[in-house]
Amino acid sequence: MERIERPDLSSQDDNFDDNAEELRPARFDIPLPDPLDAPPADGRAGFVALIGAPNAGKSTLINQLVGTKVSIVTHKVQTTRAIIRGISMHGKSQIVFVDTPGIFKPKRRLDRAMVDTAWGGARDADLIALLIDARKGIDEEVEAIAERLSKLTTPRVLILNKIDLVKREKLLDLAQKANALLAFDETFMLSALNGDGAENTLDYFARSVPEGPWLFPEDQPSDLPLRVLAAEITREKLFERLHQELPYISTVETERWESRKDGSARIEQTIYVERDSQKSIVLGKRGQTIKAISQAAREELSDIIEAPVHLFLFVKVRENWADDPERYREMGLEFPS
Ligand SMILES: Nc1nc2c(ncn2[C@@H]2O[C@H](COP(=O)(O)OP(=O)(O)OP(=O)(O)O)[C@@H](O)[C@H]2O)c(=O)[nH]1
Repeated sequence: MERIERPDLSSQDDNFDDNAEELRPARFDIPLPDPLDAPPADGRAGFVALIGAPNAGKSTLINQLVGTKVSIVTHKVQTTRAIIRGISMHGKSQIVFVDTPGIFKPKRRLDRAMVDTAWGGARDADLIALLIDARKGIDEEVEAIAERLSKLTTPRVLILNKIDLVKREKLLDLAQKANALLAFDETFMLSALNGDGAENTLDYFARSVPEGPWLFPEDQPSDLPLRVLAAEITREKLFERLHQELPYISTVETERWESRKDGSARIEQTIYVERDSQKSIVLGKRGQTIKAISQAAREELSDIIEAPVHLFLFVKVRENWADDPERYREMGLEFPS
């Protein structure tokens, strides 16, 4: 099996070296997870799986409930590849969210892996929340999800999202129709974007997760390793700039993350594409495109870790990466049979 080549830092001919001289002075240390605090005797903790059609707003809702950016959000569908958890502390409860890739009809192997991962996350959770885009309502995709959900015994609630875009009568009608399709323990209506209704939903999750010790340190917004989050951020910037030319065919991996004594982080990432022509698109004329991607990703990462970041981006062609089992493991997905 092909191993990941380490980027060759001595030759920068077709790679972009983010300008190390531009460093800001070190002010902070890289935050490390604190040791697990003793939870209260009557604490609660559990997993809530958000499931729904692509673009229903799962990532936006997790970010709203957790209050920190943990899952990438773009206007494009199917951007969430790995299961990403956000953790919300609410009263004495710790709620761990599983952000599942949008459920859709799988064609390629990668698509099948995403769907399998989504359902695996749902089955293992303490509670499943089905998110429906209230503006779109119930379509074939939602019906297919409901059908599959009906076979699981996990408790489930319905969340109608994007209420900022829909009239109240339509919402009530939709709630009724959805519950006729499949009975839910509760129905919530909210706007993941502006937070309206989110607090009620969070209260319910907090009451519903099982009694027991907390699963993660109290102040850790995500158990997602920083290097995966870093790769997601770069992929988001890539999508923002190149979604016309490179719809879904690139992946980003963080190859190295080095915390330096001065508090800064040196991060090396590789953007994998499937063809040489795509590599030229990512690099852009005289490296302009990758430079812009790198700068945007570096700024966001630096904000998140509250420390200067030196980001080195490399672009590599790897044909058929979407059929390589190793890539799946790195994305936290099962390789489908
Ligand atoms: N107006 C409005 N837009 C929303 C709301 N929630 C999400 N959106 C938008 O809907 C789009 C999709 O949101 P995401 O959170 O990426 O959706 P997702 O379900 O995680 O999508 P996948 O990753 O494809 O599964 C984005 O453009 C969001 O800004 C909402 O409550 N109101």
